[in-house]
Amino acid sequence: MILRTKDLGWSVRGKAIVSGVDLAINEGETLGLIGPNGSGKSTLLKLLGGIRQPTRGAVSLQGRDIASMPRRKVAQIIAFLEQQAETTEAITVRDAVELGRTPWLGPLQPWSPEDDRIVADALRDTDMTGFEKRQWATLSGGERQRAHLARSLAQRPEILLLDEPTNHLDIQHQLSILQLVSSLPVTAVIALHDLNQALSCDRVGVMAGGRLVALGKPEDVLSVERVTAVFGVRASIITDPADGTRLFRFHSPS
Ligand SMILES: Nc1ncnc2c1ncn2[C@@H]1O[C@H](COP(=O)(O)OP(=O)(O)OP(=O)(O)O)[C@@H](O)[C@H]1O
Repeated sequence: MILRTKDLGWSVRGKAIVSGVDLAINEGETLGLIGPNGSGKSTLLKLLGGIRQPTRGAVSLQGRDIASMPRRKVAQIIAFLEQQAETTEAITVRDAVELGRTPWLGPLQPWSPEDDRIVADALRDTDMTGFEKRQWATLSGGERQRAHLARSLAQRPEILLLDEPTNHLDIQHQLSILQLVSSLPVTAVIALHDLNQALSCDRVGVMAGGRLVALGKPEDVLSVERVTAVFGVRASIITDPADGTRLFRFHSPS
């Protein structure tokens, strides 16, 4: 188990935002996290990444309590792509992506040609080659999202925590980014709003009211009844005649 939580919870001013989460994440899997706005997906990801300290329970990373590990060590294992992550400084795309190498650099490990290669690969994989010299402030929302992902990839993590990574992306880049993540030799936990994208994950966790209310294979977890119960919409499942893939269609509650 690469990442595991036990009775994990986080409260603020006496209000439980995340509670009772028991989660064991397998090495190499892509786990989708779905749930309505405010159900605790981002908070859970922050707890998993050690960015937020639990008020109850613990997160263990490769068998060690993440809270006891040096940040640099955690950053060599986990890259976290935050929702609405912003960079206000006047930096270029190349500078921003190079920051991903920070956990690996030090007095005895100066920048090397290998770091250049890793940064170039990350830019290529996110379709950002050619943007290196652009100022961050001049990028569109989707280009920023891809550059943030390039920085996460440049970190060469074993675990990617991605909070709505396809936000702002056009459909072609949504598909290519998700395909890229599932093809990488990494463990990924991805908060998603698109249930059809969640269907292609190895497993899906459903958050509601700060609790993990279901966890399992997408076809088992994402039933019409559960989608209705959790999201308050009517749903039907249709089959794509092109390849037999199951797809959700949604209707307003009548
Ligand atoms: N620091 C905080 N203080 C008070 N409330 C907070 C704090 N952080 C998060 N919350 C609340 O906790 C709840 C869960 O937030 P979180 O961002 O984890 O939800 P989410 O499932 O990621 O939502 P979304 O789909 O809208 O991104 C929300 O109601 C949010 O307002």
